[in-house]
Amino acid sequence: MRRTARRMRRAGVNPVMYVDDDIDFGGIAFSAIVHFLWRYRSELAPIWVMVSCEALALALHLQYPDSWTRVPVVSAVLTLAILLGGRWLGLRLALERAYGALISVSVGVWLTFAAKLGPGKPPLPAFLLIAGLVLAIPWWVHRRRRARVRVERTLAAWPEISSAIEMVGSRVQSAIVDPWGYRARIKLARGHTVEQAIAKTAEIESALGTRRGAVRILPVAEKANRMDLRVIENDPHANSLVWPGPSITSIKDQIELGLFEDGSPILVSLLRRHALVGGIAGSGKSGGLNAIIGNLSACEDVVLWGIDLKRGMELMPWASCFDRIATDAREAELLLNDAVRILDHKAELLAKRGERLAVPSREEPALIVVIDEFAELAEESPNSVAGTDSIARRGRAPGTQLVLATQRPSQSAMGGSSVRSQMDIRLCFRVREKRDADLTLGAGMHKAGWHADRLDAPGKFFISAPGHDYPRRGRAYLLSDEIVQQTASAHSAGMRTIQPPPQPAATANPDGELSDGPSKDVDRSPVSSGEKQARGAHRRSQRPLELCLRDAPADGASISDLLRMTGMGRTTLHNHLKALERAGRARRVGRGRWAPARQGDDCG
Ligand SMILES: Nc1ncnc2c1ncn2[C@@H]1O[C@H](COP(=O)(O)OP(=O)(O)OP(=O)(O)O)[C@@H](O)[C@H]1O
Repeated sequence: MRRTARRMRRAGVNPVMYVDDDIDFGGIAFSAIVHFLWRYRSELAPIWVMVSCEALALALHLQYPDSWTRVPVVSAVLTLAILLGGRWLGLRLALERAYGALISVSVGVWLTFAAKLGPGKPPLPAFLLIAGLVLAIPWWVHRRRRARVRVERTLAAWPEISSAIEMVGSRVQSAIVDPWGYRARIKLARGHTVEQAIAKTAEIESALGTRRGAVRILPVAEKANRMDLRVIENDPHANSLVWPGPSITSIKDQIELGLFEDGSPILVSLLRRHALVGGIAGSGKSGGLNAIIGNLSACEDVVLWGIDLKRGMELMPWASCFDRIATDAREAELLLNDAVRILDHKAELLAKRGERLAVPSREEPALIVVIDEFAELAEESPNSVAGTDSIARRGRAPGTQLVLATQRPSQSAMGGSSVRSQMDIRLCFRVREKRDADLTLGAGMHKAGWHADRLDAPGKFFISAPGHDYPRRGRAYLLSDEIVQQTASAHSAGMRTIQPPPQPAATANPDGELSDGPSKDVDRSPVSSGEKQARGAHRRSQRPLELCLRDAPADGASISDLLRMTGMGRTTLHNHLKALERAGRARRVGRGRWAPARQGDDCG
C-alpha cells in the first residue's frame, strides 16, 4: 500500500484514503505487525531468545521433567562449539566468540533450573528478563551488526533503485560489510552491461543516498552479467599513508606502492617493465616516484640513473643512491646514449649465451632510467627522444628500463615518439579532463571506469598494469623529506654502478661530466677491491654536495644553503668541502661561500 502511495505521489497525485465499513482493519494491523517484526528482526533478536527460552523451558518441564540433567551437557557442548568453531559461523573476532559462549552458558544455566522448577517459579522470570536485557546490550550496540542491518535495509530497496536508474531486472545476490563500507554482488538483467552501470554511477549514488564519489562499480572477471557494487563509507585514504619502508631487496619482487580502498596493498612488479606516471601538477606524481625509488634503491640488482631537468629538484634528494643524474639537456642526451650502449651490450651478451631474457643479479644489474618531467626533456632535448624510444622498444628483455613521469603524456609532449605505447605499468594521478586519463592509461579507459578526473586528493591514483585490470583507486605511500633523506643515506652504501662499454675515441668523455661519472670512473691504480669500495662510497656521499655546488650562483653557495640542500651535518659538510677542495673539485669563493672548481683547476 505504501508503495502504491509513493508511486501516486511520484505521478503528482495526492493519495487519499477512503474509509468504509468493508475495510478489514484486523488484517491491516496484522500485516503491519508482521512487517514491523520482520523489519526489526535483528534488533528484536534478544527478545526472541527470551521468549524461546521461556517456551522451551515450559515444554521441557511439562513433557520431560528429567531433562534438566541433560541441559548442562548440551549447553557445554554448544559453548565449546562456539569457542572452537565460531569463526566458521561468522564470529570473526575472539570477543564475538566469547560473547556467544557467554550467552550459551547463561541460557544453559537458566534452562536447567527452569526445566526442573518450572519457568514461572520466582525468581526465574525476573532473572530471565534482567539477564536477557543486560546481555542484549552488547548485541544492540555492536557496530558491525548495526552496519549489516543498515546495508540489508538499503539493499532491500534495490528493485526500486534499479527501476529508478533504468536497470530493471538486476538483483542483489549477496552483500558483505567491511570496516570501510560494503560490497554487493549484483546480477545484471539480460543484455545489460557493467559499462552501462559505470555510466550511471552518479545516479546510483543518489539512489542509495551515499556521499558523492562513494560508489565504485567493478566488473567480475568470470561473469559478464555480474558486477560488484562497492560503497565506501569510511575512506581508508582520508589521511595520507606513511611509507612503511621498502618492501623489496630485488627487482624480481613486487613493489608495494600504497593501499587500495579496501586496505589491500598495491603490489606491482617492475621486472623487465617500463612505467609511466601521469597527473597534473600537485597530484602526487613525485610522491609516487619517491615510493618507486625508495624501493628500487634498496635492490641489490638495480642501478639507478636519473634525468631531472628541474635542475635536479626532484631527484637530488636521492642523489647518493643514483649512479648518474643528468640535470640539463646535454647531460641527458649523453646519459641516454650511454644507456642505449649498455642496452646493446646486454642484448649482445644475451644473444651470445643463447638466452632471451636477462635475469638481474648483483653482477648484472638492471639499469633503470628515471626521468622526471619527460615532456620537458622532449622539448629541451629532441635528440634524447631517439634514446628513450630505443630503450622503450628494446630495453625490456635485456633489463634496461624507463620510469617516466609527466603531467600530460600527449603525443607532442612525448616528442612524437612511441614511448607511451611501450609503457607496461601506468600510474594515473589526478587529471583535469577525462581524455587526459585516456592519455596516461590508454584509449577508452575513462569510459571503462578509470575516472582519474574524480580523484580528490594528492597521492590518489589508478594503476593499470599486468594483474591490475580493473579500475581500483589507490593511494601512494607518502615519503616525507626526512624519510627520503634517511632512506637515501641508508641505501647509499648499497648503491651499484654500471659502466657503458668503451666507445670510439671520437665521441668519448663529455666535457663537464662530474669527475666521478662512469667514463672517468675507471680506476687503474693497484688498490685492493675493499679500498676501491670505500673510495667509491666516500665519493658517492659527496655527490649531492657536488650537484648543489654545480647549481650554485656565480658568487657561490653559502654554508647554510649547502646544509639545507644536502641535509648533511655541519661537520660532515666541512669535511666533504675540504676533501673536494683538496681534490680540486671545489673552491672557496669568499667567506663561507663555495663553488665548483673552474675548468682546469682539477689537480687529479
Ligand atoms: N601519497 C601522498 N599522500 C598524501 N599527500 C601527498 C602524497 N603525494 C603527494 N602529496 C602531497 O601533495 C603535494 C604535491 O605532491 P607532488 O609534488 O608529488 O606533486 P606532483 O604531481 O609531483 O607536482 P609537480 O608536477 O608540480 O611536481 C605534496 O607536497 C604532498 O603534500
